[in-house]
Amino acid sequence: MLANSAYNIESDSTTPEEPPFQSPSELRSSPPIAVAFGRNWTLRRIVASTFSLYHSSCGSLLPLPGKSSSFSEKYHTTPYSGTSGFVEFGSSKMSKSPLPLQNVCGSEKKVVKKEALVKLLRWHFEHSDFRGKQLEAIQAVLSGRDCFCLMPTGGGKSICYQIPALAKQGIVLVVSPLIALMENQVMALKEKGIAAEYLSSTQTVKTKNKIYEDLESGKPSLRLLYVTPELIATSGFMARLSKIHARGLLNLIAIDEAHCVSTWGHDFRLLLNFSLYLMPSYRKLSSLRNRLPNIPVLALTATAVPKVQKDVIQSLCLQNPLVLKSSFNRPNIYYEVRYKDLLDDPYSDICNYLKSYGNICAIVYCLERTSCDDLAIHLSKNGISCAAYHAGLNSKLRSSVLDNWISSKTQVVVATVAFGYDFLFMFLGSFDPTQGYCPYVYGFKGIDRKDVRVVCHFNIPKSMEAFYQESGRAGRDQLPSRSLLYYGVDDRRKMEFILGQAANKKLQSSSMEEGSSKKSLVDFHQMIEYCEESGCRRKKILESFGEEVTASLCAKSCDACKNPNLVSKCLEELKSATAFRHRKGSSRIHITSASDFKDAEQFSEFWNRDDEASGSEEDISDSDDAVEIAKSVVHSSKSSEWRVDDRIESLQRAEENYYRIKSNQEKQVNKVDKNTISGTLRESGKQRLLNAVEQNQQHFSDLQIDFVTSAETLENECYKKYGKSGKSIYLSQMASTVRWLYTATTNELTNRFCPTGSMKPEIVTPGQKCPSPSSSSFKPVVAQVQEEKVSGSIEANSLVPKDALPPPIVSFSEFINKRKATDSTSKRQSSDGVSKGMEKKIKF
Ligand SMILES: Nc1ncnc2c1ncn2[C@@H]1O[C@H](COP(=O)(O)OP(=O)(O)OP(=O)(O)O)[C@@H](O)[C@H]1O
Ligand SMILES: [Mg+2]
Repeated sequence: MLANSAYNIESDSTTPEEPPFQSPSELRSSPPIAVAFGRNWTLRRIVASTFSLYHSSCGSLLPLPGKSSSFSEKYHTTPYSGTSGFVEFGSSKMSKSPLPLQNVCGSEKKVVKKEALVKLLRWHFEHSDFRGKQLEAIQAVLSGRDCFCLMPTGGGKSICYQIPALAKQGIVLVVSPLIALMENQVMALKEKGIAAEYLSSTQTVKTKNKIYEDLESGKPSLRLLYVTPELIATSGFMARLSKIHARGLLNLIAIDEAHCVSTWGHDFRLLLNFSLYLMPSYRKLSSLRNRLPNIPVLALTATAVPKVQKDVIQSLCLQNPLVLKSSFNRPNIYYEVRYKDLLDDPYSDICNYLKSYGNICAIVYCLERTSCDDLAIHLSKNGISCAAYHAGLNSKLRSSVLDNWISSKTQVVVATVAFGYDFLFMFLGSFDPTQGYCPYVYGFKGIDRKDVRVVCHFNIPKSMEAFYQESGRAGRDQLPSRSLLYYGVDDRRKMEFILGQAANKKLQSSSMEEGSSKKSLVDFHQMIEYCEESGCRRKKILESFGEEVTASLCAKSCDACKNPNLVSKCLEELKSATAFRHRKGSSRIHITSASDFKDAEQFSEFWNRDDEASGSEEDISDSDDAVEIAKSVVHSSKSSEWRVDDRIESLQRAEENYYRIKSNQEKQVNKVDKNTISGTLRESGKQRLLNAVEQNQQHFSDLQIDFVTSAETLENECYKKYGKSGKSIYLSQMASTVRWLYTATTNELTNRFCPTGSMKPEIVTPGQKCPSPSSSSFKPVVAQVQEEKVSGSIEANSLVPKDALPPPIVSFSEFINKRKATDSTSKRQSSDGVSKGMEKKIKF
């Protein structure tokens, strides 16, 4: 098979003497003799077989372990470094030839034939054929042309630069915004025997030096080098890159997640300020074109907004690029919406839903950490192998939850939207503009589990793009999968509130246009339409990306196409249920205008970012045994095997231990530094409460509260009660107080700040100041409430209105006992046949 006849993979007449490409099966049956590439391959073949150093594999030279690499250095054939003959950067060893083809392309500016590229794809990636526009993109860049490639998430963008790296001599530089993504890809490539590396501060100096040595050697072995945009922006790295370019070794520049270049693209997939940090470095990538002329640039993104496309092409100075756009349709995903307001119990519903599919792999997204924890406990209690995952856990726990999930030990992860982008937050937290690297993400294993069968949104996502991205994690193996969204009117209001505040904040803190700040609300509206309007869900998704499609495309693979009557009926019922609730005024979310508020993060996963930076993470990791027990109970990979009662008991025991240990003087001395609540922390807490109080004044505009004193009193109460328990609990209590302030109804606020009942303070007339919580008339009520709580008679005391209770963070035991009491009451009520009002169970 070593015909020295024409090596005519792509009609390249300039390399007639090169050996033909061999398929893996051909290779496996090939005799173990050396095959060499290059113009003097015959000579090398002779030398190689003389020294018996190589055996054939995929038409390339594969050095045998333990043999000298001097041959390759001498003849520039397989430029591996390292004594084993294998590239050994980091810890991964390569097992397969990284150089199956040398210059498939041969002369520049010619289109490489499909067959040669398919062979590379099959050999290295074991995919039978190219998907969508992959081939066109690869052919374009191999012929030296710039290319803008828009492919949906999971569409296979990486192949578009990985195959060129294998088809042509030289290095492909991949710019990627996240170390975790780079690390993930590099690891996967190494496993396939492809020489890839990333440069990051997370690596040892030795590893970095080895990479640089390789790059500066006569013939680098690296095929793909992943870097962050920040590194490119440094003069040192740019100088190295220019040298590589000058030596003709740079093959292609691939800009992954290229929407980050655009000021319009920064909202996509990336949360809050993420790309505001990255944007400057991404925008500097425009200089690449001038600094590294005549190298094709491949921009890859899944953002379909036309403005972003234009901006990316302009910013990167792409010249006459081939613009490729793939459809965003994910035919293997079935889309469905369920309406929380029409369900008896959404928790049971999701539980039954997941169970009905057996032991499947799933992701459930929630908006808040507390919902994640609650839902994870509920699912575990019902025998689903499940764990919560959110930024409130320390990195050790997060990575163990991820590990368990990736290795199928846990089937369901209940996560905040941070899942998958969680490292973004850590990234932000530790962002060092001079380095652009984040040490925290080191060790992250990636979340590319292909067999996710269900992605469930337990709260409405913030935009169609976010929804598409998150639901797109289902069925990356192309097998039938499902997206289920639970829509609730309260969730909608909450999200409107969050986005309104975020828009306000952005507007205040930057010179952004008003239009841009309102964009998020407009985007969210698309999501509402997806849920609240009849008609094909798939069509709505695709149209939001500017695709024109007919409803027949869906082929009944969404609930609205499959059961149109049922969906219409639900929507009607939803309307009347909402109107009914509106009339009764039972909604707890009172938002008149989202733009009236500040501090959007208060409700969401973005909540507590400042707190984390100020130390809750370290609190958790420095926690004592009791807290460890509590954590391991909540997040145990064996969670499904625990009976919930056992779990609760363990948690209660852990809490008791915690307080017992706390009362131990010696322990307190040991812990004093770690748990000290600093004056600054308390001041920022007061400020936070003050903001919340002020923002809520419209709900009790008749009452004039002394806001500052009220905020101080609330903080004092919290500090007094929880200060000794450490920062985590104090912060959590403060967070809950703020949340309570934001969500409290007018009645609740009035009762809280101007309590009537036992105290019957002075009648507050408009214009007259209500007694502040610190005034003498207020204090007794608080004291009384505390006393009642201790004696367990809160509920029974008719003199103290229920709404006048302090914010609902209590000790774990109190919480559990209270909940048990509520549960048994509601069970009694339901068995008494209490009317369920407008609520009705919907079966799909
Ligand atoms: N031609 C192909 N045939 C089959 N599977 C493929 C093909 N190309 C890529 N894949 C697989 O598709 C999955 C997604 O690929 P990849 O991560 O490159 O997608 P992406 O477009 O970069 O997605 P994202 O937008 O999430 O980054 C991977 O598991 C990959 O192995
Ligand atoms: Mg990708």
